[in-house]
Amino acid sequence: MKYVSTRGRAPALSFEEAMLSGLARDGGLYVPESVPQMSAGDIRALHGLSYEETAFRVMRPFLGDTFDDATLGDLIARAYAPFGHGARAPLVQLAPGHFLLELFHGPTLAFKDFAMQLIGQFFEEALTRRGTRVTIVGATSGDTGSAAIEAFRGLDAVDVFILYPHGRVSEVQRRQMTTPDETNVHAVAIDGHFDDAQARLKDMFNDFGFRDEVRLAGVNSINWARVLAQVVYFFSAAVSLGAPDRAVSFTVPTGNFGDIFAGYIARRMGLPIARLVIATNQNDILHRAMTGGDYRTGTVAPSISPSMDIQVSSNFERALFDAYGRDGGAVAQLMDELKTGGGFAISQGALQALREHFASGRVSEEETSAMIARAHAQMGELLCPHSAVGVKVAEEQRDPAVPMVTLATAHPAKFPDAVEAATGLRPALPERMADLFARPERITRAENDLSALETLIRERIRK
Ligand SMILES: Cc1ncc(COP(=O)(O)O)c(C=O)c1O
Ligand SMILES: N[C@@H](CCOP(=O)(O)O)C(=O)O
Repeated sequence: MKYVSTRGRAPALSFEEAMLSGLARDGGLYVPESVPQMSAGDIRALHGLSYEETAFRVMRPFLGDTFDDATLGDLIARAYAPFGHGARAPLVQLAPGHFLLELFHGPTLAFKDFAMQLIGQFFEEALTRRGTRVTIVGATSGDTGSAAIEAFRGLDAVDVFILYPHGRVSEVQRRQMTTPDETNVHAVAIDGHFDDAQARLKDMFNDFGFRDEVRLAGVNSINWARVLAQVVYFFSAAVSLGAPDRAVSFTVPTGNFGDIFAGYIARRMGLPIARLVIATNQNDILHRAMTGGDYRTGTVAPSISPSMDIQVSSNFERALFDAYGRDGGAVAQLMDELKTGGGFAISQGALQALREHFASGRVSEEETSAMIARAHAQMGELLCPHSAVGVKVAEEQRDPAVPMVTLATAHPAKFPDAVEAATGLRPALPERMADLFARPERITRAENDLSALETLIRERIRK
């Protein structure tokens, strides 16, 4: 299995090389050369398996010879052992035919733990084998950063720097990043918003001198391994609702497009997904692109679902690559237009191809709050604001004949202010984190400037 760049001008890599590289050297994102298929029989055989066994079967064909079967099984087992729920990703019923996939039982209470805990294991194994070390730099609007710091803290072969927008993450998210005291992890607050952090990260990858000097690696969903790990729970949920003999739809609260792209890969592998619905908050570039065909960035408006306050949605490039018939040159041109002109028009053919897979909806701030309140009062469910965006769009877009699964991407206690404002109830953190507010914080402030950030990283990495 080889991985190719969405911009067509970087060498094809193995899974391990793509995982350790992050962004391709032509600025593109790695995708598998072809998508492995699972037959109806293969999918039916997942019934009754544990989450870990399902993960093994779904991911195995993508990994080539990176890990042998026994090692892969061990790494998966270690990754999910710290989760606070035996099912790992339990489904609960919200209403007839509408289910919530709870993805917040991992160590940092957001769906990011599913991939990050696993790639923490993958990195450690691969780096130990190679006898080398890397510097991971990540950009976060709150959840990726906390999950990455948790997964990589204390590892000898890795230094981690997480760039987050100062003042634009929840206090719980910030403390999850700033309270670990291991010296290999650094939370760096920069001015601006998430898109600035992600832009600086991509600038670092495109500065080959720096990239090679510090052996830069990435754990945002630009890293294919992140996306792959997230494919698994689409299978586990659909199978528990009757796949392959019954089709299922999914609504995914969306920002950087990684999670819903994982659903798209599941569909391409053969999982019968009827609709994949993109749910955005007021930062609705994806909804505007899907409805009007114009992918154009605007100003990021801070919202009560801050993890989705994103206007440059990284993984959309992967979807465009397929929609443009895997023409890397066409994608490179669109990305140039995005960089120089702030957007591009999607061709009619590509838009039609995208609409074959994705529908979309947008939720305002008022609607998000009202949804949190109604879910609590009428469904007995305390939703985080991101999950509420998903549930609201799912209700609007549901076909009553097809079960709908909405992804609950974070625990309500990560966003207690928004939840309390909507319901009057302040959700408590799980027992294991009860002292989060008493732990000392370690915050680094830095300019939103490439050279300043590179200097800071050079000074702090362990030699
Ligand atoms: C809680 C939460 N929900 C939804 C999202 C959106 O996921 P994605 O960026 O994969 O679209 C994020 C972060 O991206 C998040 O942290
Ligand atoms: N919402 C994310 C933004 C980064 O997304 P990623 O999936 O590309 O890592 C966050 O919480 O940081």
